Parts: sequence; C-alpha cells; structure tokens
Amino acid sequence: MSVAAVTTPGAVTPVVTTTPLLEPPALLDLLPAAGALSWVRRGEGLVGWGEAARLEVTGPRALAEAAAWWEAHSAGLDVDDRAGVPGSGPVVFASIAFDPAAGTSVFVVPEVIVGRRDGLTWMTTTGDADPADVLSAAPATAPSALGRLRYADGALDPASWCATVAAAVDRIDAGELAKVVLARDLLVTADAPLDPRALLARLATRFPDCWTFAVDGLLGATPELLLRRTGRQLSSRVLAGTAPRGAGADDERLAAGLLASAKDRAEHALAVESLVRALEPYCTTLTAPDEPELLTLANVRHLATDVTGVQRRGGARGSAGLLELVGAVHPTAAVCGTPTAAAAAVIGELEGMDRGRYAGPVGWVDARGDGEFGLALRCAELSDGDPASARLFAGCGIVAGSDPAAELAETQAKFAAFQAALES
Ligand SMILES: C=C(O[C@@H]1C=C(C(=O)O)C=C[C@H]1O)C(=O)O
Repeated sequence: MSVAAVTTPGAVTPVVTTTPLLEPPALLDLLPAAGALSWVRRGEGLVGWGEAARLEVTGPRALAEAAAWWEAHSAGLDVDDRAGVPGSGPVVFASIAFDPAAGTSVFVVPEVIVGRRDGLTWMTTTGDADPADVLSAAPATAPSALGRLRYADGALDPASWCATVAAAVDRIDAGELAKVVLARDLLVTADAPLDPRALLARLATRFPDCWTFAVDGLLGATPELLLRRTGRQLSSRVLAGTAPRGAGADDERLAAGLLASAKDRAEHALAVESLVRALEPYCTTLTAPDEPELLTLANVRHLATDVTGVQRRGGARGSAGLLELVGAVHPTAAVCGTPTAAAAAVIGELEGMDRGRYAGPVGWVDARGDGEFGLALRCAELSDGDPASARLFAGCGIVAGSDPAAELAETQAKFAAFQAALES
C-alpha cells in the first residue's frame, strides 16, 4: 500500500513563463538560504527556489505515482515557453529514496527556475512575476560563515563497520552474492547555521566534473550520472572502482594501479552490466565501451564508463518517461550490488542505518520528459535545528578480496568531499 502526500501551498497559478535572459547571472549565486534547489555542473544546469507544488511519496509504486502526479500537474499549467530547450518550461526537482518502497521521495516544483544550457540562459516563473524584479531581489543575503564543527560516529563506529565489511566478504566467499555496496554515516554539529549556498559554492569550485545538487536539504556534488534523457537519447556515467589520490609520482602509480586492478575492473563490470541489463529493453541501441576510463576528482579517482542509448519508439517501453526509466535502472550495482535482491537484503541486515535519500536518484525532469538524474553521493542531509547538524554518507563496493581497512579509508576519502566544503 503506498501513501502519497501532496501539499500545494495556496492555489496553483496555472501560468508558467520561460523568458531568455540576456545578462546571464551565475546560477548558484542566485539561490536564497532557504529551500535551495540545484543541479549545476560547470556553470550550466538549473537552480530553483520557492515551492509551487510538492509531493512526498512512499511505497512500491512511488515512482509511478510521482510520474502520474507530474504529468497531471504539468498538463494543468498554461505554459509560455520562449526558450524551448530541455529544462525550460515547467520543471520538477526530485530526490528519490534509495529504497522508494520504504523511504520518502521528495518532488518540488519551484516558483522560480533559472537555467543555462549551451550558453543559453533563461528564467521560468510561476504567476506574473517579472524576471527583472526576481533577479534584482535575489539573493537577499550573502552566504553566512559556517562556524565550528564537531564530528561524531553515525550508526557504526569505524571498527564495527570494518567488521561488517569482513562479514560481507564472508558472505561473498560463501557464494551468496558477488558484490554489495556498504555505506556508513558521519554526524556533524555546527555552532552556526549551515548555509547551503556556501556549501554549494565550495562544492562546485572543488568538483567541476560533478553535478552540484540540492533538493529538500540533501546537498552534494555527485560524479555519477544515473540517467539523462534528451528526446530519445539516453546517457549514463557508471562509476565503480575507486583509488585514493597521492602526491607526485605516487598519484600516477595509484592511477595506473586502479586501471590495472582485476578486482576493481570486476567490481566496475558488475555496475555497467546492471545498468545495461535494465535499460536494454527500452532501447533500440545501447552502447558501452569495452574499457573503462579514469575519472579524476580532487579527493579520489574512479573507473568510469559512459553508456549511451536510443529509446525505442512505440509500445509501453517507447512511451516510458524519465521517472519510469529511473525506476527501472535503480538501484544499479554501483550503489546496491549483484544480484540486486541479495545485495539489498545484506545492506538491510548489515549496514545498521537508514540510507534515506542517500544513494538514491536525484535530479530534475521537465514537462517533455527530458531531464537528468544522478546518484545522491558525496552528500549530506542538513537539519536546521539548534545546533545545526548534518549527516554525511559514504559507501564502497565490497567484492571478493576486499580489505576492510582499505574500504574504511575509501569511505574517509569520500566523506572528505563534503568535509572540505564544511571546513574550508
Ligand atoms: C557508494 C558510493 O560511491 C559508489 C561506489 C564506488 C566504489 O565502490 O568504487 C564508486 C562510485 C560510486 O558508484 C559513495 O560515494 O558513497
């Protein structure tokens, strides 16, 4: 049984207007402190604020219900879209639970969106707001300083988490499964409010190859693109297999070691295979290169494979929208494991925490069904209380031969992405 909670503050204004902007502002600089929505990479993407509509949904049919809600909502709008590109016109930002059947997925339709794509910048407003007035009003205040931080263990302390990794390796050796992704959380309290704008700006600067995202208090910079849909074109960037960064020649050695590592290549292949297997029925063509590439980030390096495909025409699979496609591919073995059901069961049994929206799909979809979803990684869930706090997440793929101490170090390197934004 699924539960859908819809809140629409006031009456939905049926007029949505997209206007090109001739003097393009920096997207992240526009965001207000409260309710920031973001999906930005290298200065392009979308930011939004305000809430024209919102859906929170849980249950086995959560994504189907959300897709139906978005279709009905966007069909009821009177749209004047003078940009006509993916991301213009009505857009909903989404942050989907790792397990949408059990966790809450959040969908937010902003009152104002500013987007940029291939050098074209636009603003989409709900109601009769004048873009010039909206721009001159934003932002109301500069990002505030983040203050002093205190860290505490999340669900498991490092030693207990290493013991769960060892237990998972035993299950893999016993033939129960081939791979499982185990995550841990880290708690932070701060003596001043955690201003999402300061965090997003630092993440975007330090991780230019990642998508800097924010939806309903979940913020991060993810390197992993679960699925992009532009017309019938589909693309994905699958990551799995990670090495730390080193200094000087050591960095080169670590990079070469990652490319040559049979363990990491096998772990990576499972993630690519899981995406391809789930997407294939929807596609006329689907291409994945034989060899992974290296993706180098400030804190870690990954094996990466860019998969591209063309969605078939006609039939139920031809008419599947992006949310349905996301539901079909998630969770890949990049964040769950192989086989999926066995890995999900081991995660539930061993991880000892609720992932919430961590490692779930995060992104946006427009009224044409174009959009982009990443995986919510290298992220934290912010809480406004007094003191302000955040819960950081990081996980690693565990396969035969995984060493608990090395996996713990990998989670620390992954936490460091968000920690650098908190501490710099
Ligand atoms: C699970 C995370 O990352 C995933 C796991 C990876 C791995 O195990 O090598 C690499 C990239 C992501 O697919 C995370 O960052 O929390």
